[in-house]
Formats: sequence, structure tokens, C-alpha cells
Amino acid sequence: MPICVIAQPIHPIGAQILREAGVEVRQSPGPGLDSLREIIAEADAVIVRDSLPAALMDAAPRLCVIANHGTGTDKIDVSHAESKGIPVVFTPDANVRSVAEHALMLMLATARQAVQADAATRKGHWRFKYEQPLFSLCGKTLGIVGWGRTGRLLCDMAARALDMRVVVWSPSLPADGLPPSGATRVDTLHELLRTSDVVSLHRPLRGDTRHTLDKAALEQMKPGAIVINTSRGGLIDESALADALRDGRIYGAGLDVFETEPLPAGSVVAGLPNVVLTPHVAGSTQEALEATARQCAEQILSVLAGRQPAHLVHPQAWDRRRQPASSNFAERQP
Ligand SMILES: NC(=O)C1=CN([C@@H]2O[C@H](COP(=O)(O)OP(=O)(O)OC[C@H]3O[C@@H](n4cnc5c(N)ncnc54)[C@H](OP(=O)(O)O)[C@@H]3O)[C@@H](O)[C@H]2O)C=CC1
Ligand SMILES: O=C(O)C(=O)CO
Repeated sequence: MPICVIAQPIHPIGAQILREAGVEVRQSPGPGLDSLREIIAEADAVIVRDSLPAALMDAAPRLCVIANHGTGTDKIDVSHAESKGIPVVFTPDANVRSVAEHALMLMLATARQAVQADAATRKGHWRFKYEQPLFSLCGKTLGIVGWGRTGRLLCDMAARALDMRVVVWSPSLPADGLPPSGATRVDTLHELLRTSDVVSLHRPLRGDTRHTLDKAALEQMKPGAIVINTSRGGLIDESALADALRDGRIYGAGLDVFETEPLPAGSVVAGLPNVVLTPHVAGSTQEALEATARQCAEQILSVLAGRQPAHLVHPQAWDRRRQPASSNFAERQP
């Protein structure tokens, strides 16, 4: 019987699908790498919500598939996995709506200082309404960096629900690649930053996307603009953002992701009053978690049965894969 290790807690549908197909499921005793190290040695498959370093792949001689529970694969050493013949699958369309909704929520919460208003209300600080400038988003310009699944959905939501104007900068976007629904493409990040009241990031973290918003980029933003990040913390130079927030050049920021996670004690952004922070939960609605766990489990079953799964990080590496050690699994599949 093949063994699937689940490294961090996921929606129970994942384990259920695997067990019903004849896979033994072992939950890691804790969410950290030390716990995973204890039980990965016998795994044929692993589902990870956090990182999976090369050393743990080396400690798993039977491992024939890694399922990245999510869209961003930046915490998995994919090249090392593929050099060992271990395909990496991911779940690019399971949490898109959840993330776009979260970005919209952070935009509204930042513009209306919802967290600060909540704290003031609880303290009976009724003068809040005389002291704080709050903003409406209707008619404002939203700049979306990265025209992928979440960027596109957020565009639609902001344009339809809030009547925002949307501009998009995405280097890989073909000139005719925008739907007629109203977003305007700009040719440079500078143009987007210069014209946007809210800038929201929707691109993966890679070498060339790290610090997309660095000190120079932040200085190009409209005075009083808002920054939203639901993608990866490394897309922003956090200490440059903190400086801009501290001196008021940037009105506020809504951040779900951080350069270091969990957010360290004494983080530069955590001490600021004009930020709304969430602990990397944009993709964690129950609906998204269920879809994500389901996609992980189904793809693992495909690989164990010798079938190419729907979402390989690098489909071109499929032909060089390691064969599952558990025999007869394919015959037992529907
Ligand atoms: N906080 C959370 O819980 C979640 C965070 N995320 C993060 O959000 C990011 C964006 O998600 P999503 O919009 O669904 O992703 P998509 O893959 O649909 O789109 C990403 C966009 O980023 C750009 N891009 C740059 N380099 C690459 C690359 N190597 N491969 C693919 N796209 C690239 C592309 O535009 P261009 O090249 O033109 O810039 C693309 O349109 C994810 O990568 C992930 O890191 C995702 C889900 C949940
Ligand atoms: O899907 C992703 O990339 C996530 O970050 C989910 O937590």
C-alpha cells in the first residue's frame, strides 16, 4: 500500500480521497520540518503547505510525487526534486477566488481603517471619526501587477463592485491579451505606479520579481496611495515600505504575506498604525482549502497510477520520473 505523508494540516477531504483509493495516510506529528523529517523516510507521496528542502527529499528514497498545496511553489526546491525524478504538482486554480476576495477585503479595510476603527470603538474612542481621513474606492484607480488568475478576477470584482478604474502591468501579457471588460494595459511599472491609488501585487516570487516594490518604486507611487500584497512577501522591500508608511507618503498597506514568515517579533511593519495584517490566509477559506486538498489528492492518485496529473510544475520533466515503489496501484484505480 503506498504511503502519503501530509506535512501540515489540510482539509479532511484530501485524506478521505486518498484512503478510499487504498493509500495509507500519515499526518506529520507537527507542522515543522523536524516533525516531517521523522516520517518522510517511507513516503511515496507528500503534501506540503510550507517548505520542502532538498535534504528532506534526499531522506525519502521512495518519494515519487510532491504535492504543493497551493499556487506558489517558491518554497519547494523544484529543481532538486526533478533532478531526483520526483514530479511536483500544484493547485493553481483552487484558491483564486479566495485570494481575490481577500485582496478586495484588504483594500477596503485599509481605505476605511477598519482594524483601527474596531480598536477605537472597543476603547470608546468615539472621536476617531473626527481624526482619521477615510477613503472611498469608487472612481479610484487600481493598479494590478501581474495579469494571472487572481489579478484578472480582482480586476473584475473591483470594476464591477466598486466602480474602480483598473490599469494592469504584466510583462508577459501579449498586446491584445486584455478582455474588453475595461482594464487598461500600461507598458511600464512606472506608469502603473504613477497613476494608481491602490497597487495590488499578483505575481509569483522569483529572482526577477523580488522587490518589485523597492524604495525607488515606492517613491514613484502617487502620494497617499495604498499597497496590497496577497502574493509573496519578497515582492516588496518591507523596510522601504515601512519608511514610506511611517512618513505618510503611502497612506496604508494591506499585507497577507511577509518577507519572513511567521512575522518575527519586532517586525518593522507590525508596529505601524496604518497597516492591516493577516497571517498568510488569503487562500485559506474553507471552500478553497477543500478544493486545494482535493486537487492534491487527485493528482497524487494520478501519479501513483502512472497517469500524468493535471498540474505539473514542469510537465516536460514527466518522462524522467521515478517509478512508484508500490506495485499494482494502477490496477486498483477506477
Ligand atoms: N496569500 C495566499 O494565500 C496566496 C498567495 N498566492 C500567490 O499569488 C501569486 C499569484 O497567483 P495567481 O494570480 O493565481 O498566479 P498565476 O500563475 O495565475 O499568475 C501569475 C502572473 O505572474 C506573472 N509571472 C511572472 N513570472 C511567472 C512565472 N514564472 N510563472 C507564471 N507566472 C509568472 C505572470 O504575469 P507577468 O509575467 O506578466 O508578470 C502571471 O500572469 C502566486 O504565485 C502565489 O505566490 C497564491 C494563492 C494564495
Ligand atoms: O497558494 C498559495 O500560493 C498560497 O500561498 C496558499 O497559502
